[in-house]
Amino acid sequence: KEKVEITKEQQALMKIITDAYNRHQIPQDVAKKLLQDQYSAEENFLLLTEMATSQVQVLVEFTKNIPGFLSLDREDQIALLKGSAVEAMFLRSAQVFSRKMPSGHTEVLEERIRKSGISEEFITPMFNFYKSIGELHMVQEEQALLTTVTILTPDRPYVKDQQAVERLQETMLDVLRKLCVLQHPQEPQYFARLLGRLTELRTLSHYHTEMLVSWRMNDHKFTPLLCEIWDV
Ligand SMILES: O=C(c1ccccc1)c1ccc(-c2nc3ccccc3n2[C@H](C(=O)NC2CCCCC2)C2CCCCC2)cc1
Repeated sequence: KEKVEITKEQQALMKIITDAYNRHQIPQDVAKKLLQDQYSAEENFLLLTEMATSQVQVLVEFTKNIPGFLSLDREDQIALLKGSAVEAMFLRSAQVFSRKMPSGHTEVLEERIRKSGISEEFITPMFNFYKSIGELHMVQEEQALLTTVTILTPDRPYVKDQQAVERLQETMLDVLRKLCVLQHPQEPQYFARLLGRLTELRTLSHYHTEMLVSWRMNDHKFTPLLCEIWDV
């Protein structure tokens, strides 16, 4: 049985990424707002676009802390951000949803999201994803590294130097794999389950345009940044 060991430099890498991930949290907590009041579809959509806009700004700041990211070709940096923004948003939403809350709060939050205005057909796959993330009980280092691995996906549209991105992603995957083995010794297939979530995430994000335009309301307004990122 090979002894899995995280090296000193991998430890340092993980600390940089986890600290950055925790530092760049969304300012005000959307879950708290949702638990306070019931909003109309229009108000909810506005809340979503505000939260998502600030999350994209937070994502850009976070990527600056990924060792090696700023050494990539600048256009490739943009392509990676654009290509991963929706997935990162769903990953963060899943983590918000799976957070430990006082009993009954998760049920209220789920109800508020189900009734928020998002169209029925997307509710099930979205919650299936949220619950599959919740079941993993990821530690914050795993959450930070999973978001980093998602950002560093080489085959995003318009990425020119895919090898350079692949090398960076490999570095992060190696740390994540070791972390999973050390954090979940009873579950040798945990790392594979974690990567399986990224496939589910990509599928969910594939329908993001339909999800947005099908919100049960007319005249969906987006910020300029979201028009860029969400292709709407
Ligand atoms: O339709 C959606 C969509 C959006 C963009 C692209 C494709 C689909 C679409 C629909 C719900 C959620 C979504 N799932 C959530 C899980 C837990 C908590 C909030 C959640 N949200 C929304 C949200 O604010 N998310 C934040 C979370 C922090 C990071 C930025 C995003 C609110 C918005 C107010 C109404 C209720 C849900 C997230 C997304």
